[in-house]
Amino acid sequence: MKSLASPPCLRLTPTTRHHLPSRQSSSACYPHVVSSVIKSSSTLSFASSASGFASPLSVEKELRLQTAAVRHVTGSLIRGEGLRFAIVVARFNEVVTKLLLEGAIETFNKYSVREEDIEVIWVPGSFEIGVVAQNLGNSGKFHAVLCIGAVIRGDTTHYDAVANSAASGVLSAAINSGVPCIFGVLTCEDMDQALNRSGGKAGNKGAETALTALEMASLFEHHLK
Ligand SMILES: Nc1c(NC[C@H](O)[C@H](O)[C@H](O)CO)[nH]c(=O)[nH]c1=O
Ligand SMILES: CC(=O)[C@@H](O)COP(=O)(O)O
Repeated sequence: MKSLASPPCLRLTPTTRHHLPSRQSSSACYPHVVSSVIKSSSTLSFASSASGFASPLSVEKELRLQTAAVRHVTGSLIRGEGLRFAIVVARFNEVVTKLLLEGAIETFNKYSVREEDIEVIWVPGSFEIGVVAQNLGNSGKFHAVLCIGAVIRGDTTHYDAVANSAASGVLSAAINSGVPCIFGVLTCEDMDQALNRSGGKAGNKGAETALTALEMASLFEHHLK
């Protein structure tokens, strides 16, 4: 699974006033809109972690984003309480998917998601994830659906069919249900690569998936309703 690239740098022009409507406090309505005024020209770049993700917290802290009337809205990682998540996990390559699941649940615990707000649904393989994710999205019970699987290349082209179907299945589920469905399916050349990404040298992609789910759930729940 490739890391997301950071967005390109943006250059802000200096501004001394901000123009939000006066009856609207930017921080009250949009907790992520920081109301400090940038007094000198500065270059914005999104802070990246080793994995390539810029966390919403680091972006907020580093950038103090505010130009004239431009609002910047992101989901929050610190408002996890009350958000409900489904996790669809493929049993195929279970040795890997169990570790990804553990990473996801540990991360939810760290970010104050209650255990009773997490439901885990097992499916045979990654190919089956999409239809179940869409069903869960449509149920109205969850703020986001995490999709966890591990597709590992064999001798034939079967790998491509399963990997591509899993990706498009998860995307369709999100678009059709309107609920964020997060892609936590590893697509690896071999078992070594998969283990490195499920708690080994390259971190735990299940944990990263949980953070993405949290941010997207918060974005929808706190800003886009
Ligand atoms: N080879 C992998 C599979 N294959 C199974 C399919 O996902 C599916 O269950 C089957 O074709 C029946 O529809 N699944 C994985 O998750 N990972 C693989 O490496
Ligand atoms: C990705 C897979 O489904 C894999 O198990 C298939 O292996 P093969 O291509 O050797 O049949």
